[in-house]
Amino acid sequence: MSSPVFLALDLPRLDAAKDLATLVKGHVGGLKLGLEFFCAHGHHGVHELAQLGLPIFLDLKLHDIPNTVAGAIQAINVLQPAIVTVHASGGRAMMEDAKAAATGKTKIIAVTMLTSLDDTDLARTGVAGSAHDQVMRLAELAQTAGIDGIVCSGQEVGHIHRQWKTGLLVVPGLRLPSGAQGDQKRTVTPRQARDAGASVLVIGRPISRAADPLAAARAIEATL
Ligand SMILES: O=C(O)c1cc(=O)[nH]c(=O)n1[C@@H]1O[C@H](COP(=O)(O)O)[C@@H](O)[C@H]1O
Repeated sequence: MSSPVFLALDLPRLDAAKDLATLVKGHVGGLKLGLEFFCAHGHHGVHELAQLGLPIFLDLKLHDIPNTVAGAIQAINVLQPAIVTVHASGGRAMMEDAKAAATGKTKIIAVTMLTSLDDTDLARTGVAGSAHDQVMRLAELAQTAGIDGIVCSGQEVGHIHRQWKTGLLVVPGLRLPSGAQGDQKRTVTPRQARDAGASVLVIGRPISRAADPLAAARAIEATL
């Protein structure tokens, strides 16, 4: 079975991203290309990384009116990514239209509440209640919209897994106990997320910023 780990390539340089992916490709199951990568390297960059033969997760976190998001999905269909993200807070119609616009095997998943936010941050955006409740509300909305899954933290994934068995449950914000938190607030270890039912584990800096990225990827793999 292939690894549930998708390596987040949040690196500004294409050659550095390719080198890192080539180095650790035997220890991860896919590559996640996000806003930093796509804004810098666009379709060309995706083609380059796709040559390594791993599934591509295009993390664009689209959030706009339904017509615009559907148009963006149509524009990237040619890349045939395995996964594309939209924001669940864009609403049900937006998620429905994103799903309808995707072709082939591309799965559309919705980011619920970013793992860099906690209850206090949520209150500052004007939303009452806990992060947990907000994630549950948005996960239910995503499920109702008929999309393929959601992104949430490892603190909520167990609860969602019990309610949405077939959903693709993507968990970022993963840290080993000894690792730096950085800007992430709702964190768990990769093993905790997997045990709670995560389908995909997104891991970036614990590998990309490690002194020895290959050793870090192997060490994370050994915990799973
Ligand atoms: O959609 C995502 O992948 C995502 C959602 C979220 O809530 N939190 C989050 O960190 N991510 C992404 O997951 C990756 C986490 O990176 P590290 O914190 O370096 O492991 C980054 O590429 C983020 O863009």
